[in-house]
Amino acid sequence: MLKKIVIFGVGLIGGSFALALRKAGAVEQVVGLGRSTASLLRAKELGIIDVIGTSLEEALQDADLVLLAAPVAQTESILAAIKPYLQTQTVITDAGSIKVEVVAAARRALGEKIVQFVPGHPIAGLESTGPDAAIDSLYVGRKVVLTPLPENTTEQIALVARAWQQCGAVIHQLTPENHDAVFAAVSHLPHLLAFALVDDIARKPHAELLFQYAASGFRDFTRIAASSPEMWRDISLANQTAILTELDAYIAQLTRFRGQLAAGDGAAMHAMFSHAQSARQNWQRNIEAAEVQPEPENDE
Ligand SMILES: NC(=O)C1=CN([C@@H]2O[C@H](COP(=O)(O)OP(=O)(O)OC[C@H]3O[C@@H](n4cnc5c(N)ncnc54)[C@H](O)[C@@H]3O)[C@@H](O)[C@H]2O)C=CC1
Ligand SMILES: O=C(O)C(=O)Cc1ccc(O)cc1
Repeated sequence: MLKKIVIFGVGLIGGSFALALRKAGAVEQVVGLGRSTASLLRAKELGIIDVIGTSLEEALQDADLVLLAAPVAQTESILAAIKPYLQTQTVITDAGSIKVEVVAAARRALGEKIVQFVPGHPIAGLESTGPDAAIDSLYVGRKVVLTPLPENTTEQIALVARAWQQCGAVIHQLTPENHDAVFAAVSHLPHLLAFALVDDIARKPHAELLFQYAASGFRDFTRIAASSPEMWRDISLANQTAILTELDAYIAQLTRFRGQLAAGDGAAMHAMFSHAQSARQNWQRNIEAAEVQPEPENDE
């Protein structure tokens, strides 16, 4: 049982964490802090947080766990601000989609208190943002990747792991470097491609006509282009090197495909489509299906 958790950034991710812990009866008090008063008031109205933190000292007093769930570029300034008030029993974690730069920012901000920071990343989300998007079932059956630091104690790592497990999540561990390389390929690149495609279409002179006829393939491919621009700007800049590697590989793939199409090489195109089709089917059958959970009761 956590007596007090403090959440910086009570949006989709921070709000869902609070709701899930509440549902599990795993937390007594949730304090929320953020950039937007309107959003914090809404989080309180929705029963996500008990208290809107006004003083950092008061908010951090007797806190068991702090979750950073703001866009990743905010990490250093939030941690620098809380450092003077951080008591030794408090463990800090984060939900940022990148880890190498988050860890570097945490080291700069926290100095010797870095021992108290256990980095994490829930592999669950949506394209919608803010407290209204938060749901208590977001993490059920989903993975949370922890990238613990050599300085962390077993107890600190266990406290963070337990909190996510109480939200229904399954804990995995990676190094920050492996984490960022993996997610550049399977999360960051797809989001950036979706943004780029929708932006390209929306700038065409006949965009209105195109959108008029866009159907489910367009919807499936581009859903994530409705995600937060600030969040994705921060992720792109913070994971620049790994994303550039994946982007270059994808550009080479598109160039190869362009050559096949221009040459009318149906056999080469069919081979590539078949390879992709079976990889997608295998992923869905063997990996994704294992995570699928019953619909939450409160979903219409
Ligand atoms: N959206 C998604 O699907 C996922 C997001 N993440 C990560 O979770 C974090 C939060 O994302 P979301 O909840 O989706 O975004 P969100 O936009 O729903 O919530 C972020 C909240 O942070 C607040 N905020 C901004 N600057 C702040 C600051 N300096 N101090 C305190 N609060 C601040 C905003 O006002 C907002 O309420 C990001 O770091 C993102 O990389 C991780 C997994 C999935
Ligand atoms: O909306 C989706 O399908 C996502 O893929 C959400 C998501 C976005 C960012 C992450 O770091 C993890 C998950």
